[in-house]
Amino acid sequence: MIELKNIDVEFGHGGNAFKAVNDVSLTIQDGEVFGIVGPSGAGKSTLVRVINMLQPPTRGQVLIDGRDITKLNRRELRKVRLNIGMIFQHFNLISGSTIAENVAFSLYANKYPKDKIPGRVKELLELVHLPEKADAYPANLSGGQKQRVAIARALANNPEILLCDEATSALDLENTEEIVALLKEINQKTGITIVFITHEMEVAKKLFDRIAFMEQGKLKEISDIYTAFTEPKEPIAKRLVERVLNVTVPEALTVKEDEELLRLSYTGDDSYDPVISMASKNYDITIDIISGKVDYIHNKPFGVMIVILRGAGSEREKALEYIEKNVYKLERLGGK
Ligand SMILES: Nc1ncnc2c1ncn2[C@@H]1O[C@H](COP(=O)(O)OP(=O)(O)OP(=O)(O)O)[C@@H](O)[C@H]1O
Repeated sequence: MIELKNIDVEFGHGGNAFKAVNDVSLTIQDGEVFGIVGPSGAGKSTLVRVINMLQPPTRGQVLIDGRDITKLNRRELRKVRLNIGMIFQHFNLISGSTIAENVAFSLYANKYPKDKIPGRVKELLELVHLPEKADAYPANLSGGQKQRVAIARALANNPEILLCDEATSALDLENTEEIVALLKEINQKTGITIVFITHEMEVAKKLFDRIAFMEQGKLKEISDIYTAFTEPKEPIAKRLVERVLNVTVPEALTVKEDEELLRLSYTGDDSYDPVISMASKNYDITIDIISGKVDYIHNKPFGVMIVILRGAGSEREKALEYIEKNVYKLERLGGK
């Protein structure tokens, strides 16, 4: 378990001092895929680097399995770091070494028994589905393949925690999906705890179990990934989620007499309920769908729809009541 308690990271001095991380406390359970999202400069990289003390905090405690690692000497910290692998946006492979040598490097560096190194490298390259590239050089690999090598290298010493700093941000869509699928597979197979920071909400949606939203050094909201997408609370969470759902009201749209603009959210199996057609059938109203999207998180559907409800006074109110009862959330965006 990873526990961050009241973490501050301050850069600069005197009048130039500012807190890149400001009083952040959170707990990450063993085996979780925990993500941190937020805009550029929010403090995500700084915070994730605190977990392995690459960035010592100015204040606060970092507990790994109950042990405060901010108090350790260099030798003790080195041992703790063996248990925490890390991958980065730009892979950081050694260009003059083969793929096998790149992976073997962290085994040599940590005094892995020499005769067992070739076997362990083979095992690691199999884990990331790249055994055939053992003798290739980084320059001959795609971005996704390079990141897979970096993952193999990070896992060489069997860490219980993997930190991923914008690990898919330099990759195209296809390679991103490949890395997301691989990390999920490794998490399920080995039970490793993954802490992943990104500004890509599509990655968050597919990969994370829980998500933390950060802005200007502060932790703003934390929840399971399904709740974050269906019920974002803080403005930063709403903004980032909205961007993925991409369900907006066209600017040119005007609401006329006897009309009301609604935003309907669905969750779980409700997404399939013919609420709208039932409402039009049961009441003297019509409903036009302006935009809508059904999406899935870990195979559970959720959806958002913008509609115009048209009808006179009391029928419209009755239909509204019916819809509200049968959807997850109804927001009235304006009406006459
Ligand atoms: N070593 C440092 N010295 C001074 N300021 C720093 C240092 N590292 C980060 N910062 C500043 O701290 C703030 C947070 O940076 P950080 O890289 O953690 O944000 P981020 O959320 O990861 O953003 P990005 O996605 O752009 O990397 C930024 O304003 C950055 O310029």
